[in-house]
Amino acid sequence: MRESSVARSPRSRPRKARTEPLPPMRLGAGLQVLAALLWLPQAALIALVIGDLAGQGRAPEDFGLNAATSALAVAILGIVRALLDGYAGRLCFRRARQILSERRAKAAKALAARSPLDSGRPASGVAASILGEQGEAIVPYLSRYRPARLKAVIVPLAIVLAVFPVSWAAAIVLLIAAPLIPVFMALIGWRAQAASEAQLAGLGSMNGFLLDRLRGLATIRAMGAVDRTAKRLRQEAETLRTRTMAVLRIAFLSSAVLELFAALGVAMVAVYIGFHLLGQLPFGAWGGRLSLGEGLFVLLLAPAFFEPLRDLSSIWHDRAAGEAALKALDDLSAMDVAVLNADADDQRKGARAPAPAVRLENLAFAHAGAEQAAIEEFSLSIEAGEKIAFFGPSGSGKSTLLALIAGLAPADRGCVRISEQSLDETNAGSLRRQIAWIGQTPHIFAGDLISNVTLHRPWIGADNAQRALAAAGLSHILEGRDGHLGEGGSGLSGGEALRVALARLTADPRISLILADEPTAHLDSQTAKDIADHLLAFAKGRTLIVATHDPLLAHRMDRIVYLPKSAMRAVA
Ligand SMILES: Nc1ncnc2c1ncn2[C@@H]1O[C@H](COP(=O)(O)OP(=O)(O)OP(=O)(O)O)[C@@H](O)[C@H]1O
Repeated sequence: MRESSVARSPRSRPRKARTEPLPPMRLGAGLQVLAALLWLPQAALIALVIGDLAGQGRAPEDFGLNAATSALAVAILGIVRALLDGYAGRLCFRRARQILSERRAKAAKALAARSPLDSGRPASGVAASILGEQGEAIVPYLSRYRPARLKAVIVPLAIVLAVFPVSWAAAIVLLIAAPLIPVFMALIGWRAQAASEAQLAGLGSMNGFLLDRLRGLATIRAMGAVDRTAKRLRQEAETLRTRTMAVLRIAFLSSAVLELFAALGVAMVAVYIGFHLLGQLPFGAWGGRLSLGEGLFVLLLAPAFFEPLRDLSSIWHDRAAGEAALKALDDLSAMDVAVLNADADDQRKGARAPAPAVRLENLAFAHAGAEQAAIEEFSLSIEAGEKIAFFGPSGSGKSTLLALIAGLAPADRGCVRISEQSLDETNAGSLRRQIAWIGQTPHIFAGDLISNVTLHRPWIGADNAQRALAAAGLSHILEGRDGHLGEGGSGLSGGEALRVALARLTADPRISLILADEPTAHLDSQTAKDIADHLLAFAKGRTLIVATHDPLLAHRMDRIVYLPKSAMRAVA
């Protein structure tokens, strides 16, 4: 299964992953709450000192403090608060990045393990967009929104409890103003989430569209469809712009509405305290009158009461984007049809195993969602070292059979035996090390020709790759163009791309079973013959199974197994 390996750029160096365990996010959120609560003693001390200076209320001396020690305590509390807040913010951010990395790794692993037969696999552009920029939305959601939510629950409650013994009227004003904020946040939040999901879907679809069209640029030019494609791209970009503006509009609207309610709440408390101190509103202080210090204490706490709610509202749209991104990553991690034993480590050098015998016993397989089985009760015995052709019309199940032999999907019934070992979830990975796959359109990565052959398999050196390229008749490309290839093999003919795929096989000493899916389709007769010659030369001493429509290629094999279009029955 060499072709599916991704060629890394020779210059790219893997970054060292942070693996040390971090304290849980809850600790960071808890420390942020604690930092916010430190404002309570700070406000009390400030109110006490100012009240004392004005000669009203209790003096700091009543609590064993003087003005200087009170000021010092306020400063120390402020420093501790800033340090705690900074440390907790950093902790939450690092933990959020770690969670994002874990989710990304899980989604990437699930994507890599998804069977090529799974037609539900997301388009590469969509998957890249979710793993890349969309995934980033998780970081502000986890590191800012969640701690802010905890703060918005605990801090206002603590402040009301502190204000209540001083003035029940001020506490009631706060309690009346506070619920308006969550109610509006919920109303706006539902709309924001829908808008954010629509925007993420739009972004993914535009990425998919762009990637697809870039891949088919040559065809688009050849068909004279450049203008139409550009128009369609403009439309997609315009739709995305509208959706992005909708998300931003909601975000700004929510902030403005919530600022308004917070400002009204603070103003109401300030008006009450002011008039109370002037003797106009003499109620609300448990039968007495508030001193200047007590009034100041309540006034200092009023903005702090609304602050966590305002913080929460300003990052409210992070919730929508973050939850949509979490869902998108989770969907990416879901797997319908998986490659058998996909986790197995493939990075080991190994000697070539003897050519294996392959036995298919009562194999049955239906593609997900298909009404008819692609393969039904199919049995076949292939001798070690035999060269065999699956020959039949399009849709008769040739490629599906090859995929089942390679363990790219589990059979519904029956079994595949390679060298008498039944292919299953425990051994498919190690058996696949001796299997090579060659298809009709091998993927060529942008980069140099040598890395396109080695595919960064550590056991294949540059010398091996050079020899394999020479054997495949590609030395002239290696020398002529500096060995550099464009994305998707641009600059190579179809026959040359197949030769690169052949070089990938021949450079790997471990291969003893070759599965070739239509290797000569779309080639002219001379190139098809050359490719068949190379394939057969390499297949000496190995087992070769070819799926083909090409009668010339089929007749060069030791045996032809004809697969009729209708569901297959036992053969051979
Ligand atoms: N990923 C898939 N999801 C659903 N159905 C599929 C999928 N791949 C193939 N099929 C269906 O399974 C049947 C067998 O397909 P398969 O590709 O194995 O045939 P084939 O003989 O290799 O055809 P061709 O020669 O055209 O490549 C066809 O009816 C096809 O439509």
